[in-house]
Amino acid sequence: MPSNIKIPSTRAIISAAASVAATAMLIRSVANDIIPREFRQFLFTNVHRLFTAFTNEVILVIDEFDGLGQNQLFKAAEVYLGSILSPSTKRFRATLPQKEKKINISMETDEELTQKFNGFQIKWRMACKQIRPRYVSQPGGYDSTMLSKPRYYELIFHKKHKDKVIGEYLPYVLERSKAIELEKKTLKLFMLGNDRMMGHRGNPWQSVDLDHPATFDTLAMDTDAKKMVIDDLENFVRRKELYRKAGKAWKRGYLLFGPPGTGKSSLVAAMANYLKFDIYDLELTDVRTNSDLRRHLISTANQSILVVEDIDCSIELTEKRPKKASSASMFPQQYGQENWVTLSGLLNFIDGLWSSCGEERIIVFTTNHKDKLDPALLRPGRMDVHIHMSYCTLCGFKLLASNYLGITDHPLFLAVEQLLKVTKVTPAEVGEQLLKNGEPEIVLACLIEFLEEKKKNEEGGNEGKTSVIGLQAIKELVKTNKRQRDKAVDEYLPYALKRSKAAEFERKTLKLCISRSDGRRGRRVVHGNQPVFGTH
Ligand SMILES: Nc1ncnc2c1ncn2[C@@H]1O[C@H](COP(=O)(O)OP(=O)(O)OP(=O)(O)O)[C@@H](O)[C@H]1O
Ligand SMILES: [Mg+2]
Repeated sequence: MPSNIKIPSTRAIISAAASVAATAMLIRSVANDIIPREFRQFLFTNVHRLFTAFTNEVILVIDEFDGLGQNQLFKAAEVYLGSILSPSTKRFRATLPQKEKKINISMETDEELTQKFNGFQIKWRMACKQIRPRYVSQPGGYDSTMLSKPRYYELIFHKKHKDKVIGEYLPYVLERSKAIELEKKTLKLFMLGNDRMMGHRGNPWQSVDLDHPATFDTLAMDTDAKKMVIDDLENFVRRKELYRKAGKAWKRGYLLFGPPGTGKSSLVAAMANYLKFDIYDLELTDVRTNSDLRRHLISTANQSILVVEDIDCSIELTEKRPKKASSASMFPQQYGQENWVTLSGLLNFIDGLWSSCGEERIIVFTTNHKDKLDPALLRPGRMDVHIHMSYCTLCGFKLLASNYLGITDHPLFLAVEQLLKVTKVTPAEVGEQLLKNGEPEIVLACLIEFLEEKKKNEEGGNEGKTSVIGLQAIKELVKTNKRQRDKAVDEYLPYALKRSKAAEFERKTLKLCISRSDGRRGRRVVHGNQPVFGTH
């Protein structure tokens, strides 16, 4: 480098930059004072136009408000962009709307986000419109209520992609935002409030957040039946046009029947969680007259599930209520017999007016006794799908074991399987057993004991405990060192199970002895003839 060229020092560069900035600010403030605002706006717009004339970029502006109402596209963009903010985004906006649980994240003013869509690039920029406060003759001078700044998004892309952005990209944003909103939706469980509380805008329904953990993944039921229900629900929500074309109201009825504790209510919750539909739990004994019932049903919302639990107990299944009911205070004389809620009255209304004044309605009736139901309910076309919730099967047990114990296989499953074939046990009972504390071996052993007890009670016999695999034995097994235990579980248990079955048949005591050794300490510990399997 020639020695006569002098490199300016960092200090000199900083001081030069500072003086340029100060001069620029001075010019700007002088220009602001001298040049009228309208002229400045005119200058800015024209200079901007001059620059944009040389670029191929176009800008689509999406305002926050469309007249007085909110612009749906702005809302959709806000939701969508909140889900794809890139790590380079420096400022976010976070809000937690009232009654919601999830925090909303969105883009902050002056932030930018670039995205690729179908091979072309799109840039989003969030900006605020500057609105001058209105001058009013009051202390302070300016009306602060005018200071709110409407926001808008700028969508910047190459002009050759204009049609694609409008025809493909924006519909995609709308669709995605809908899905995201649905995902975030807090489900509600509505119940009829009592009369005194009906004042709230005349709506008889009161709601609480529905936070039921049941999903199709946690529900123990026959795999084919579960798949059928899921497919049916998906078909239903997808077929709006078909229903319209066929002249049918867009509703679907499910009748869930089975013994208590087999998962009927859990299935309703799983359906609601799957579709993100609110639940209206209609307790028919709370409804006095048909006109009340109509009023209540009409005030339910679309995309909801109307549930009537234990339909055989909550309503008279015949046209007329028995004399006993007419004297009950719930049905005073002034209502007249024709006004009482009857099953056919309910069905007629559900089939008729109510379902045609709403969309995407699901109606679920549950019962423990399908045989007691009025034929009117079972008539084809009334309840579209009948689902039998049965006692626990091996498939159901495996799902529960996987959910509760985190295991998908175990030698003790064999014993459970054998007992499930000959015992009527509900998934609720199995779940209760699996909730017990302890190693899987112990929990499964408890379950086996429970099933054996149940089987014996069903058979009517009660003499002596003849456990296939004793709880005590399994506990001892778990206490042994890990290597020994694994060996016992993998090798001896299947063998012992087979043997114990034969032994039970012969009513012969079977014993298996395990000698324990602790290799690491080099000491051999021998337990004298420890009873592991057999009758006790
Ligand atoms: N099929 C199942 N899968 C998983 N868990 C179940 C199942 N059935 C019952 N349970 C468990 O048992 C509890 C009670 O079940 P649920 O209330 O759904 O039974 P139900 O059939 O509606 O009974 P009821 O006829 O008495 O109303 C649930 O909270 C759940 O934990
Ligand atoms: Mg129930």
